[in-house]
Amino acid sequence: MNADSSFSIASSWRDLPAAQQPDYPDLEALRAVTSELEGYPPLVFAGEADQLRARLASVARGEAFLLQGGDCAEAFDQVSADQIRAKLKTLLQMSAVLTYAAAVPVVKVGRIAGQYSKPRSKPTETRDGVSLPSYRGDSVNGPEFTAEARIPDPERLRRMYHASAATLNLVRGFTTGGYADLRQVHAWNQDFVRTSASGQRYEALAREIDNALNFMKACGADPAEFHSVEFYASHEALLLDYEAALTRVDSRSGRLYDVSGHMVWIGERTRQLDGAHIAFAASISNPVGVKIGPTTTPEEALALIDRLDPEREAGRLTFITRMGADRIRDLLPPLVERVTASGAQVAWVCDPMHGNTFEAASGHKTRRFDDVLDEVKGFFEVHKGLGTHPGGIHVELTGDDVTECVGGGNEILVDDLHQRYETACDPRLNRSQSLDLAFLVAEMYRG
Ligand SMILES: O=C[C@H](O)[C@H](O)COP(=O)(O)O
Ligand SMILES: C=C(OP(=O)(O)O)C(=O)O
Repeated sequence: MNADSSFSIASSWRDLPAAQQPDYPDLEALRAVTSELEGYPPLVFAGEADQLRARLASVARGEAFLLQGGDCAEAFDQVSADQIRAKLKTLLQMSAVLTYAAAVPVVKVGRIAGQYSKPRSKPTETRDGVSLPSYRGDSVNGPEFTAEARIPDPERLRRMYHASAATLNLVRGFTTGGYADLRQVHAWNQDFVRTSASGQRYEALAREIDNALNFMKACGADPAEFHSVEFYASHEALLLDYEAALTRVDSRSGRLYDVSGHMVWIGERTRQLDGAHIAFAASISNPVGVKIGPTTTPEEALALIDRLDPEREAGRLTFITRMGADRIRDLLPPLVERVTASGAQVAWVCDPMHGNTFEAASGHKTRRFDDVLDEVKGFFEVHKGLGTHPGGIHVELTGDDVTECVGGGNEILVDDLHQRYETACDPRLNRSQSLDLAFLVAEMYRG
């Protein structure tokens, strides 16, 4: 494929309806920003995206497990070393639990370094009789409830690029520069062990890992894989002007890659088969995910495969299911059966968050840890019943001790929600709940 034909494929989505796009008041300003972004350096390299695709192929074949997690919505004022380290530490701890306790290679992918855009159920938000445009993520407008903050501002796309670059830079430093060395398995837990039951449970597991490492070292084995981790960045490809501005022709292959992240996914609200988002995803060669919710029919799932993975290559397409705890056992089997019968090799991943949100009496959006767990259980049961592979989990989490989801080992009650409710959009598991989940998932996987 030459650069011209790549360009026309990359632009083919422009004639199609694109859901959930900001209503920019100044299109000239938008064009000025996107044409600058087109000249900016890539945030990731196409070769790295290919490497992730190979890892996800192992997930699709049943040889590895995907741990994908991070903020619901990253925020510009949270791009700090402490915040980034806390998220990474939580994911590394979860991954250590899963790798050791479930004895499975874990592919680690953050909802990070680009997760700044949010699809919303309603275009407006009303408080005390005043209606304003909804907050759509820091890449679009501000969360403050003022008319000015809620105006979509294309300058924010530039800020998203820089915030993603700064985050990714530190993530790369942490994951390859010694912080993620398996010998640090205790250090990741130091601030946590005394205050939480899951921290103590983790500490016991870290001791076992340490013993195993000492034994291997004594035997002369100290592989490079123990000293750094492969970690990838992903986000929802929601704002097509931004994603397109960061889409480039790979000089090695002539193919198009969205270089804003290693993997991107298309959300439940934008996955229309005749819509712009699916056309955009079809044009790039990154591994892509599609969120599929309770209304998805087997025919739609097969059509998505035809559009996004016509060559039937394992690793290209991940279906991230988000059915809700009470429905997954009924809704998932026909999808998995039909897709499997078609010969497609998609990776099946469970998002146990988005089908289980409700509003507490206090007005906080929340999720019950037990529902999250039950959806993951249902996911494992369905795959076990069908002899297919439960490929991973996709979770909204943070490294901070927030009080956004109820339940978990350190029981958070509905009345506690106000204490540290800090999410910019949807409720996240805190560190203790995330570790609890990792232990329970490891048990299910082993089982
Ligand atoms: O994170 C996902 C969505 O953006 C979010 O669930 C939408 O929430 P809303 O229903 O409050 O708009
Ligand atoms: C919006 C999201 O999810 P969904 O598309 O599944 O609602 C999300 O994961 O941020």
